[in-house]
Amino acid sequence: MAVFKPENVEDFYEIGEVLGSGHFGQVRQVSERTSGTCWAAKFLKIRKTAGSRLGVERSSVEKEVQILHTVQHANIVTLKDVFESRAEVVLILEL
Ligand SMILES: Nc1ncnc2c1ncn2[C@@H]1O[C@H](COP(=O)(O)OP(=O)(O)OP(=O)(O)O)[C@@H](O)[C@H]1O
Repeated sequence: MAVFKPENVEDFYEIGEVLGSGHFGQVRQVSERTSGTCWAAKFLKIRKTAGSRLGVERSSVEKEVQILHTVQHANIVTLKDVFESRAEVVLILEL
């Protein structure tokens, strides 16, 4: 199981342009501060209360993370890192 890091993603990555939008948030290009390497960061708003229609269930994010962590295939993006704050989860993905 991948670790959901409690640190602030912006301490490690410089947030850049918007690459696209999904159902639960934006995907932005980010640059790793230590290396300058570019990645895609998927920002997912987490549902706060059961029954709310806003955001995604944390369990669904866990499932996506687990699948990305397990599957290694040329056609599936690599998951590098996962950050978590109170309101959102950020997946750092291969660009
Ligand atoms: N790894 C990536 N590299 C570059 N662009 C990406 C990457 N992942 C997503 N995108 C861009 O962001 C958009 C939204 O992606 P996202 O996965 O959030 O949407 P989705 O496929 O609709 O998923 P969901 O149903 O979970 O919202 C994509 O259509 C694409 O343009």
